[in-house]
Amino acid sequence: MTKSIIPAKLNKTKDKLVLLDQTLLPEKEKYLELDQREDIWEAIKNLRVRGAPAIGIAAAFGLYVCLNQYQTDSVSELRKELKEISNYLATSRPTAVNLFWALKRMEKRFEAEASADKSVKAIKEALLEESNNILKEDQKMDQAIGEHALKLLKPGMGLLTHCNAGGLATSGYGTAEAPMYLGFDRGYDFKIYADETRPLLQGSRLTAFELNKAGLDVTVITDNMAAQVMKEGKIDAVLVGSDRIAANGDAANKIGTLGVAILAKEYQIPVYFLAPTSTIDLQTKTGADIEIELRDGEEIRNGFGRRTAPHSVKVYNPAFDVTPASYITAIITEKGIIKPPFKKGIKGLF
Ligand SMILES: CSC[C@H]1O[C@H](OP(=O)(O)O)[C@H](O)[C@@H]1O
Repeated sequence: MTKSIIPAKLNKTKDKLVLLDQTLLPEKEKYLELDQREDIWEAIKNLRVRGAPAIGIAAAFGLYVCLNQYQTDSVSELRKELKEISNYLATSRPTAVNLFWALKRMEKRFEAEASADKSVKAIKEALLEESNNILKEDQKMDQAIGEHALKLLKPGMGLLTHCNAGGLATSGYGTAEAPMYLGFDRGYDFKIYADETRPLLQGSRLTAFELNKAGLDVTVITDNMAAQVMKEGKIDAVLVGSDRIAANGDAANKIGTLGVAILAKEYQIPVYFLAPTSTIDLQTKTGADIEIELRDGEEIRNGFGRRTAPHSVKVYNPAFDVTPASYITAIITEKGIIKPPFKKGIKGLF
């Protein structure tokens, strides 16, 4: 299956970041071409581009596009501008560690070139190369994650997924959806159940859109149906992505994942978190240390422009929750499969 949709890429001739505006899916496929830091920040903040790896890729290209406009012959002036843009983009969303990982990787490349006394022009070219490398490596990692995951799955299985961790969240096949695509190519005939995933419906709007478009067998269910499909024996495994995995194996993912994991434990269904190693944050000791993004209450009171709660009512709208390692059967990365209990911590397990 060729990868048809790349949610974040660079238009080199125009020197613009090109984003598929995911807020318009599934009805409209519209691409944005951005070269202003405020517009790139807004696109990440409002989930026009979303999903941990895709956010990192968008930030890397965005940093390059904005810095390339800055005219100077001074490397130290360029460094100041780079840090300003990077620090600004880093304020767009707090939970997905890939955003910070990608920005730090671009800064590291800058310093490597600067310490080799490269010119401003050469440094800018190196940052373009680094941002392209991040995208290409992500595509390869998705493939590797999919291959490792298939070792744990069998043809004909029922798979439940939550939110979107597919091609719209990365530059390749996705993470949780990667084995689904690879399995489809190999005749595995998976029956996929996609939770709608309130409040922004990444499951019904995005996962169902991309899997359906590619011809996979996907059924949308509401978030409160997860227990029922498990009870009916329709689900053999839960596969989800992640936005940040702490050093002890606790994993942050879209709000509602914790509930799915608890239900899966009750029905003795394995729960697999699939993510590139860039999502593992060894500086974050446990899930309790992961900052959870709180989003605007209007996403719930007035979701998609339909008022379903009074203007003045209070709303609590955390975008993620944390699943303790004890509820996770395995974490599947491009480097292999790791299983709790992570007594030694994840470091050194691969
Ligand atoms: C492959 S990471 C996808 C991850 O990101 C999603 O969050 P959001 O749509 O808010 O960016 C969700 O947590 C997915 O599992």
